[in-house]
Amino acid sequence: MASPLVSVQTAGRRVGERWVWRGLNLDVAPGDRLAVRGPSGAGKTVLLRALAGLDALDEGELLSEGGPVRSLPRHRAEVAYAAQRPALFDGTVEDNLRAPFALAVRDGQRYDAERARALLARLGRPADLLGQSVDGLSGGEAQTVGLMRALLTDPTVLLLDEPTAGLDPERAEAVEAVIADALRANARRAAVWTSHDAAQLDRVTDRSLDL
Ligand SMILES: Nc1ncnc2c1ncn2[C@@H]1O[C@H](COP(=O)(O)OP(=O)(O)OP(=O)(O)O)[C@@H](O)[C@H]1O
Repeated sequence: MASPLVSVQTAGRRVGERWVWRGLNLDVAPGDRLAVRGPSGAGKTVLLRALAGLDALDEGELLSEGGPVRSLPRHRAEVAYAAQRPALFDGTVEDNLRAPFALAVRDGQRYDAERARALLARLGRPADLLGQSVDGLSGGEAQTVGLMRALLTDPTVLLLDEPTAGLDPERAEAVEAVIADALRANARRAAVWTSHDAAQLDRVTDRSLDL
């Protein structure tokens, strides 16, 4: 069997004295479509951030391709976290989309402006958004930029934190379609979703982890 792309073993994350979750085992396999379900505060975001290597586990191990993570920058380049409220740095939208390609781990990958424009259009946003400062973005626009930033880097694992929350139905449908395309483009690519829309999770995933 192929190695899981990313795993946690006997993993725990603590906030202060309280364990958010503990003793957690999860393998994300090539081609996986996984829903992470649980009530608000169950630790879904905390888990996605841990899988992306953005926050360290307090207990247990994060694995990449079945082995220890040797390089966090490399791991993060393969396992992309698309946040509901992404951290964007001062500058334009395009500056933010371009930034990941400046990292040494992405040597050989180039920012594709045409692809960014096409993606933006598919997501129902005007082309001039690229030149706008991130300062004035609405929550939904910022979320779109975060998703685009993740998709344009062609990660192996897409961690999608409520990717359509707060979007109108038309844009939400466009987001689902764009993600479906990204998964079709690479059979190994896996997606891990959180959503408060149970019908959406039923539609786009085929197995669940309950927190
Ligand atoms: N940086 C932090 N500082 C303090 N507490 C935190 C931090 N990050 C997460 N928590 C706490 O950890 C718990 C899990 O949070 P998390 O955001 O992962 O939940 P969630 O399942 O994604 O919830 P929701 O469905 O509301 O988005 C919550 O009790 C939250 O308050």
